[in-house]
Amino acid sequence: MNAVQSYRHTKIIATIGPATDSPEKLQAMISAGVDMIRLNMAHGTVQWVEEIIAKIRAASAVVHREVAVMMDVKGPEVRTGVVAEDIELQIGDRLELHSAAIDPDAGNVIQPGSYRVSVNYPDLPHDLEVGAKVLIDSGLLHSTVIEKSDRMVSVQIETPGTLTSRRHINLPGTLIKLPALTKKDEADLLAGIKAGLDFVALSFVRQAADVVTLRDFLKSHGSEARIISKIEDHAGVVNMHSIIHETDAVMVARGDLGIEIAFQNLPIVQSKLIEACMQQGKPVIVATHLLESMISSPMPTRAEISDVSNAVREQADAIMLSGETTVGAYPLESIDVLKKIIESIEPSVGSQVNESIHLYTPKAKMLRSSVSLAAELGNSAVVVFTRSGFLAYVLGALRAYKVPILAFTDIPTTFHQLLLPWGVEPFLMDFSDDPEETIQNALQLLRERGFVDPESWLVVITNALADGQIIDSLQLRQAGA
Ligand SMILES: Nc1ncnc2c1ncn2[C@@H]1O[C@H](COP(=O)(O)OP(=O)(O)O)[C@@H](O)[C@H]1O
Ligand SMILES: C=C(OP(=O)(O)O)C(=O)O
Repeated sequence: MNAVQSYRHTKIIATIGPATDSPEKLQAMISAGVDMIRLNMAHGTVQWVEEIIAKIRAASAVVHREVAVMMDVKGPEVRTGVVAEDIELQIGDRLELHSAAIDPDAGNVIQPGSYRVSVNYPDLPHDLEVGAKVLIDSGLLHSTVIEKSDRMVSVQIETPGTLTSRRHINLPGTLIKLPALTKKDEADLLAGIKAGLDFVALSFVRQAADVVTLRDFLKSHGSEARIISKIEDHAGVVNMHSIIHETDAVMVARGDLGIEIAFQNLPIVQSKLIEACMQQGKPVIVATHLLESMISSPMPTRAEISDVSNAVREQADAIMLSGETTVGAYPLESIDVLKKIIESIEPSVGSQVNESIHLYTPKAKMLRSSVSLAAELGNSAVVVFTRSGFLAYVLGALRAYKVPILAFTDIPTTFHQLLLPWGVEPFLMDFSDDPEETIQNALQLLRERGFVDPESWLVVITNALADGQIIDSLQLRQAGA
């Protein structure tokens, strides 16, 4: 079987953490087929960023396989403050959430059944109404606002649990006014830009303007990084179309999304986000809890196998591991499980090209013809030359099964950014002024790397010289020996 026939279209993203940040583990993960590595800045520091990106690039050089680097900035997160001792909360207990620091002498216990804790968001009492839901500790502790004053919100506890320090608070249905980028985010980003990140994932994107804020920040610091908008609350879902228009890619961040919206709606929202991204030709990542049980077990549950299969059938561009590869006991096994499921499921998905995508320019419309032609020929691939990456992103969005998109670029950042879209295999190569010489160099590289055999058909999207003028052309060639 040649490379065209055994091609994996769905990309794999792995978050890095203590279980995987050694040079050996990084090399093993990259060799195992991870396409992108995510740095979760909810846990990382500025010093770590520089160190880890250098380690990733060094590991790539050892195993001769490149990966993209995504920095997932922490974003506007609301958290409880420090508690002197764990608080055991019972149903009916009252908890005061103070927007100012708590006097350590006063402590967290007011009287049995009544407690207080600070929160890191000064405007909390203004944004929350009596009757609003407050979920503490990533959705574990449910409560409802019963009273509020200028500097404090009082909630009644509805599910028992232990409150420890610095727990994540979700406010389903409440629009919080925290800025899209915090001071920590900006400091992390500056370190990431310096170290050469390829993508920035922005947490809790609520509106298109949040993406613009990040884009302006990146541009003003000379970064070409692409933006992945994490959709993880109700506002993000409501504004999905305008956010997708503004962003470069989307992440269905199911960890928080599953808390912020009714859990039974999560599969519907996932499908809608994937469909909306495919219409606008933007890559989409399905993230979190894909193989959660593999944090401590070498085998996935049957339900997890179905969940991963569903994301592959829905044609997500990429699927992402979090806890499985940060703290899990089986990071490499988790990657292997994803690969096996992708390889089994992809051939079973219908070979209909994405008809819903809106293509505006004549050149973009030509791309649909190129993948249809390649699909009809069989043992075929599309070869494209791209500098901005745009053409290859559209080709990926067309979702042509068994048609590898072999994308050549002469720009290192574009090369890394082409590792995300579905079905795209990027190559970094110098371009010559003579279009034919560039094509010949590309074919030579494909033959050397075993991506084509002499009989493979290649549909080449390229500049051509016609009567001294450069024109766009679509050419049919055989790979040759
Ligand atoms: N055969 C070729 N040899 C050299 N450069 C090429 C060839 N075909 C296309 N290119 C270059 O690739 C790039 C494609 O750019 P463009 O059509 O704007 O798409 P994109 O926006 O994806 O970069 C252009 O810079 C073009 O000059
Ligand atoms: C990816 C997610 O974000 P984080 O891991 O930052 O909570 C998520 O919520 O699914």
